[in-house]
Amino acid sequence: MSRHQTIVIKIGSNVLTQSNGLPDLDRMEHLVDQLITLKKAGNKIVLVSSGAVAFGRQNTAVSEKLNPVLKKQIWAATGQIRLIQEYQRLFQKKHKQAIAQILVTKEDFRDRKHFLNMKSCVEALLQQDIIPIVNENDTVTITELMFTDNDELASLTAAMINADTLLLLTNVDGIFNGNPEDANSELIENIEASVAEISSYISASKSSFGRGGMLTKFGMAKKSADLGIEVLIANGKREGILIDYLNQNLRCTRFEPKRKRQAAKKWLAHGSHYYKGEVFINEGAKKSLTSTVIRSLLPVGITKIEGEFLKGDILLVRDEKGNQLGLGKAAYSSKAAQEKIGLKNQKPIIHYDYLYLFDHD
Ligand SMILES: Nc1ncnc2c1ncn2[C@@H]1O[C@H](COP(=O)(O)OP(=O)(O)O)[C@@H](O)[C@H]1O
Ligand SMILES: N[C@@H](CCC(=O)OP(=O)(O)O)C(=O)O
Repeated sequence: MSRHQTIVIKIGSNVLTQSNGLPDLDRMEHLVDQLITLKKAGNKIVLVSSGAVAFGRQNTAVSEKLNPVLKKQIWAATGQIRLIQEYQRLFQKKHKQAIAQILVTKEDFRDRKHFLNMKSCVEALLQQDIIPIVNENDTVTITELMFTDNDELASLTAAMINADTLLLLTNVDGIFNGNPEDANSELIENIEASVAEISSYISASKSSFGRGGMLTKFGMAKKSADLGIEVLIANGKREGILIDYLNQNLRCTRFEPKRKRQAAKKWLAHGSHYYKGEVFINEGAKKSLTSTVIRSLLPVGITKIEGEFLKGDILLVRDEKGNQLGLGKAAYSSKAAQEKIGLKNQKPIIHYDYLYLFDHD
């Protein structure tokens, strides 16, 4: 059955590797065959694929004594070629389906210009019937520059392209109400939009080659569902998993989506780690922003500005006590903003269309 959706599908490291850590090429081929069926049914697909480090580890021997971060960078740099070559062989040679490689960093989602360039490129690829295959640019992003894992990258990508569905393929059927290995644990099939936390069920353990674990998967899935994207966590190691999805017969954990948000607000909603400056506002401005009337943030309500930012950067809005109220896009730089603090009759520093309030939006 055709669903004609835009779907971001994330394939975790563990789906593409065998238990000994070597790439699982049969699994990859099986998934590619199904992705082709999904696409032929009229869906637009963006793939977020892990696996660079795993493919690199298999083929590139490095000195045991080498710094572990450098080791990973080398494996990612060498492995990404193999990963994409394998996709190229399967998509292009076997199915005549064109693919494109997109390597990104966290910084690309922070900077509005990079973000918009990336967004228009992915949209153009989809329009040209090319499947974009996204991964983190692991060689330049280490430690604090990294995405938590590719679930975060997939979630940001889904928000960026206004996807209908985010499908996170991992090595378990979804989120269980206990250890998934325990026979008494049951799969949680539906997570309602009103649920804020279920993390008590989730242990910190992660699959052997994964990075973030189920806890970050839950956090990212919840965030995407709050933005109006349907999120499904399913087992990429199961035969015919994407065909089950197509037939609406998928065993998974489904996150109920809330109403869809404006594209700019989706970008902002993911900005809590990416803001460049902080704006403190007085009680009057707080009341005005959190009222039911649509309002922009004017300099007259600002009491203090911290950090250096340029027009277009993300700002964190706080009340006078320091409580976080929301995120917005700066309409001018910190230098210009400092000069306008408390002044009347000035252009908004954050326009309503670019303001995302934590409790209200
Ligand atoms: N309550 C839970 N339900 C399901 N999986 C869980 C739970 N708690 C912890 N996990 C672990 O989370 C792992 C999946 O997350 P992760 O290792 O990040 O996978 P991936 O590499 O696919 O992103 C599972 O293999 C499982 O070991
Ligand atoms: N960029 C890395 C993937 C890291 C990662 O987060 O993997 P995963 O645990 O599958 O979400 C790679 O390609 O090996």
